[in-house]
Amino acid sequence: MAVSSGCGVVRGFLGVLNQAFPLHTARSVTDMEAALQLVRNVVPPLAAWKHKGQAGRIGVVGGCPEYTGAPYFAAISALKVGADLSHVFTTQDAAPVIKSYSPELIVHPVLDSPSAVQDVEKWLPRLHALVVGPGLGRDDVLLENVKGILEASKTRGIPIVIDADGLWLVAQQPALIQGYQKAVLTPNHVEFSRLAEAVLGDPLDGRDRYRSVQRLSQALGNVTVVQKGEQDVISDGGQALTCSREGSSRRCGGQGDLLSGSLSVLVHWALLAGPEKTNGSSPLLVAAFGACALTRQCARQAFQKHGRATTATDMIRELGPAFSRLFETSAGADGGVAPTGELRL
Ligand SMILES: NC(=O)C1=CN([C@@H]2O[C@H](COP(=O)(O)OP(=O)(O)OC[C@H]3O[C@@H](n4cnc5c(N)ncnc54)[C@H](OP(=O)(O)O)[C@@H]3O)[C@@H](O)[C@H]2O)[C@@H](O)CC1
Ligand SMILES: Nc1ncnc2c1ncn2[C@@H]1O[C@H](COP(=O)(O)OP(=O)(O)OP(=O)(O)O)[C@@H](O)[C@H]1O
Ligand SMILES: [Mg+2]
Repeated sequence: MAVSSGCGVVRGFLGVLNQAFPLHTARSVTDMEAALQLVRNVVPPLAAWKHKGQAGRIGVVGGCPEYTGAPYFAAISALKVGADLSHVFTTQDAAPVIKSYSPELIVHPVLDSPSAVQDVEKWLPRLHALVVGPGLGRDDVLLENVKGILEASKTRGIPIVIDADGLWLVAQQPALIQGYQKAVLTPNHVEFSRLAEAVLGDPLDGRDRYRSVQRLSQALGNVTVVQKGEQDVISDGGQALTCSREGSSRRCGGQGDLLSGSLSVLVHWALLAGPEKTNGSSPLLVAAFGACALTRQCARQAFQKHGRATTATDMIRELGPAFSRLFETSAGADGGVAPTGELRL
């Protein structure tokens, strides 16, 4: 099968991609649909017999007095994608602010406490995935606490999406996530360059983004890397793919936070579903593809309504409709979600 773009390179999904491919290759509707179908395969059915929490309990570690929006965007996005409960572990000062944005979030003012690691650790057995970094800032005390939280989460095998200042921490100490294959890194352009310099010793090679992302993933022991940009490039060191679904040209802050929060839920679902549902491809790769497609679809829909005035909040409002449009087909009478195979752009 030819390598495709449009919404992704899917050759990897079909189990035959073991090398990098150039961007800007021919579009293939079939491949795009195949990629979306793999994401649909891991979405759990809504069913009356399920109890609260089964669709996902997510934790966001981040936020500080300067940045209260970022952890909110990530945590609320997790809920809007379908998680049942969303926790935010943040600083004492930031907690009431974040709480005031939404009654849906469970906010713990613990991150700058001397007992931060133990305070978060108590919750870890109940969490299915973590997002580490949105709005965290670069205070040394906070970063030291986050380091302890990362170690404790790895010990428990909890999937971790690392974004924003969490990536700053990883660039300082790559050993923190080295070889942890339940980690997904979601760097933007600047964050990727910083990581590439720290880990590979050379800056971003803009000419071959596939190769750069693949090399970074390999050097970190095959953690999944999502390099965000005009096209999102995703690799687990073996397979590499791109998501270039139409988004918007609006570059307001917070879109990466929406992506990381959404991704945490999809990662949980994909790992639960396992590789038989993802056609042998890495569940994390499929989850990452789904989160990129979803974020871009939200951007597109929000921009159609609000144009230049579009903000992250407008995109979050689109999460439900965008998710349905991409991944959800009719819920069957048995409560299952039956794929239609219909391509909807
Ligand atoms: N509402 C909130 O609370 C939000 C809070 N947020 C939180 O803010 C914290 C810092 O995050 P960050 O992303 O601003 O990080 P950082 O690495 O300091 O880069 C800043 C500089 O990099 C550049 N630059 C950026 N992109 C580029 C590109 N594609 N290509 C080229 N250059 C690019 C650009 O440079 P400039 O254009 O100004 O020269 C920019 O000034 C973090 O905790 C995050 O979660 C956000 O989530 C948003 C919503
Ligand atoms: N030039 C672009 N064209 C279209 N979509 C883009 C472009 N750049 C980024 N995106 C999309 O925007 C989303 C967020 O990426 P971005 O690079 O803005 O993250 P970020 O800088 O971490 O955001 P945040 O402001 O939340 O920190 C991704 O889904 C990505 O696909
Ligand atoms: Mg960001």
